[in-house]
Amino acid sequence: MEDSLPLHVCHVNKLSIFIHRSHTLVHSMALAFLVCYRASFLFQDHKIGPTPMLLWLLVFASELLLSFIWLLGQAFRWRPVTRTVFPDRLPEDDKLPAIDVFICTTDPDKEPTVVVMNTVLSAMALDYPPEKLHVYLSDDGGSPLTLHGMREAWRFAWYWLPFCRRYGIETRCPDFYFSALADDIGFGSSEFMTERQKTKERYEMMKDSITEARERCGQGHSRSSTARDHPSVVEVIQDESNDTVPETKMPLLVYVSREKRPSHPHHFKAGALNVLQRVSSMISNSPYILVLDCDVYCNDPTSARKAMCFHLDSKISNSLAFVQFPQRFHNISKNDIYDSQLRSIYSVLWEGVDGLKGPILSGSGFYIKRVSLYGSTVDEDMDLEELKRSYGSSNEVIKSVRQIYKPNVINDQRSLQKVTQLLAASCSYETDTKWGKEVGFLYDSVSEDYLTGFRLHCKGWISVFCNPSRPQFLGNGTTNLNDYLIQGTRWSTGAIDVSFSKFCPLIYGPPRISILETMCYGELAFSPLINCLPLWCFATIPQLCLLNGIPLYPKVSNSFFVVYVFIFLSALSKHLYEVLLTGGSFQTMENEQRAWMIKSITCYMYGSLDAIMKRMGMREASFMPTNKVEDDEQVKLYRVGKFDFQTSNMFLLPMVALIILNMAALVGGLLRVIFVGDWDRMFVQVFISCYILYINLPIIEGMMIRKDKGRIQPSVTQLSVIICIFFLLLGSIIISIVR
Ligand SMILES: O=c1ccn([C@@H]2O[C@H](COP(=O)(O)OP(=O)(O)O[C@H]3O[C@H](CO)[C@@H](O)[C@H](O)[C@H]3O)[C@@H](O)[C@H]2O)c(=O)[nH]1
Ligand SMILES: [Mn+2]
Repeated sequence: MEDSLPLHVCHVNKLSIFIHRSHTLVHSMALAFLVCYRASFLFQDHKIGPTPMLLWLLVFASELLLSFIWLLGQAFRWRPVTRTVFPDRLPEDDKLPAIDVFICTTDPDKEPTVVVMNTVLSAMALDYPPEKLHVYLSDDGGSPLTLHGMREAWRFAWYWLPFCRRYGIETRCPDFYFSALADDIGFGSSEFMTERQKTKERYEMMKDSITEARERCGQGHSRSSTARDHPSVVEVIQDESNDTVPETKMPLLVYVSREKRPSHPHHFKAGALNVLQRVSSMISNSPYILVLDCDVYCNDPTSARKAMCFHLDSKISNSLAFVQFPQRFHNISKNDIYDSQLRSIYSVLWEGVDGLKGPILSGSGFYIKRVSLYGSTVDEDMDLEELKRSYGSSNEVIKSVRQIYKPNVINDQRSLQKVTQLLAASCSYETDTKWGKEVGFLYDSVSEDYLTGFRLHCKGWISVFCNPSRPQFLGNGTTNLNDYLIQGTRWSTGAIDVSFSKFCPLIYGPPRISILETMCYGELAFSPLINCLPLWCFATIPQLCLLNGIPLYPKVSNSFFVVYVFIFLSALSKHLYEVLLTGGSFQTMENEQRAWMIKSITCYMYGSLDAIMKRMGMREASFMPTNKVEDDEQVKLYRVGKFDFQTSNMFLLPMVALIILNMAALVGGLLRVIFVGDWDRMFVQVFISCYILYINLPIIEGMMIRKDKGRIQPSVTQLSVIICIFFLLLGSIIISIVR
């Protein structure tokens, strides 16, 4: 009777639904009171001149914007679900569908070859029939180092894969297994111990060979011109020198470096994934694809089978596009100061959308159905010319699209290389086709994942979120402020790219997806811009007004004061509730509030500006890959929970200047209140500065107390003081003239 048992079950969490919805209701009533208070104020006769009135309106607009984005975010809390899978109930191995694994790398300096090869090895060692597993690595750097690494990895896999299978090793990323951090080192028989030792030595040999090659080539590869200008190379990795048959069958391993020319836009990761899609369609053409970033290794070999529990469920498989696993990171410290783990996204939001149409595509760690990327339905007797207009001129590509799922193995290496290199991986193949517009991963945003997932959902596809307690994939989180802010800026650019395109979720969404799904996509798309404007206002206007004796909020004795207190406490306690429920602490909440403030002031602003300038044709699209090399000193600072302020002034100046402004406002404001005695009118403004300073104590510490390398340089502080004085003088002069 095993056939009738479900492969997975979905639990709807009634209690948390009740708590979320009640909170949404109560909190929105409080917000409605706030709007009433502000609106009624407009119709009364007040003696605040035109400029203070303008400032007052800005504060009101900020309150409205934040309320709006909060409201959109409530859709994520509407119907959270969790899922359990039963891989034991899957059909026999010979009935499982084939899988292609796509791994992307681009820069051997920022993405060390050893790290990339560990990802490759962990994917090859997935617990799946090896003849149904094909691993493709895209190397956008076109680096001989990476190709050399692939050959070394292949040689090591001969020993690594049988070792993992025979002893049931769970951690199949060799580096983590041998670093003794893994929990399944095992202390078995002496035979096991000798095998382990031998395998470890072979792993060290692989590493040494890669390091030596690196030393021979020297640093600076990514800056060399070949990274941006090179022909295509497609190579099925084989070991000619070795004519013994390996103990277990090995998955296919293919190295792909697409052609890149400065004259052709290459569309970053999305472009690389589309090339892989075409090349793989000529070789294995598997119905399912697992996409991984080069640093995201498979931490659990059973993820493929878990994903198949959904893809092979006939009740949903027809409409299911992808199974998304959360992005988790192996280098997160207990006190994660930058919120690098993205707790809210992967522990709260994605479970929330999973109860609607499914999670948003998250770049890495998802099993996607190949046909969902075709853009539209294709059948065998479609017009050839029409197909060529969509998929390009290659007959081989068209054949694979038509013969959905049928592997298309071109047996002889030479003709394979010719076809793939000349066509599928060439930089001009996509010209005048629908690649990147309708077909494959889409190019209109640097957050290709978000945009591609959105289009899939709009076309009626669904997705599911699979979040088992053991992380299935582990990547490298950003553990220093500089990388964190650069990444945050790119994500903001990507989000704003979409909001200002014809795919703006709030407009493109409603006829195609439900209002709740629209709200989720809208929240993500607009949150950079909508958080940035109010947070800049709240960090400057109440402070300027406090110093000039202009009240912006109700008096403590006014009954509307209670509304403000309520909104503040209600927002904080809801945040705390979500943090505690997902394993965080009080400190986690403070870290997230600080991260939110810092990002709104910097990343969100620069990202929005970048996207707007791109739209106006003043800038070109760019994708700065995140650094994956760990710097010992920076890691040390992160581990002890200290900010590392070694980043550009572009990021530091706004942060530091606003902190100084708030310090000035607090001191000046307190003195005023003491001498003038109007604490009743000014209380809220004094409190705002207090709160900002309290949350951002680490910045104050970096400015005034720390002496180490990661502190804020005095020159930055001095420059910020000047900016701040200038702002206060200018503001006060304008206020006093117009008053
Ligand atoms: O021109 C490029 C640029 C990047 N990449 C690869 O893309 C992946 C992601 O880049 P990374 O620098 O790690 O960016 P992150 O910000 O860490 O990545 C997140 O955000 C990206 C979108 O901004 C998504 O594509 C990723 O999947 C998601 O993990 C890496 O494997 C890169 O090698 C390329 O292949 N070609
Ligand atoms: Mn990454």
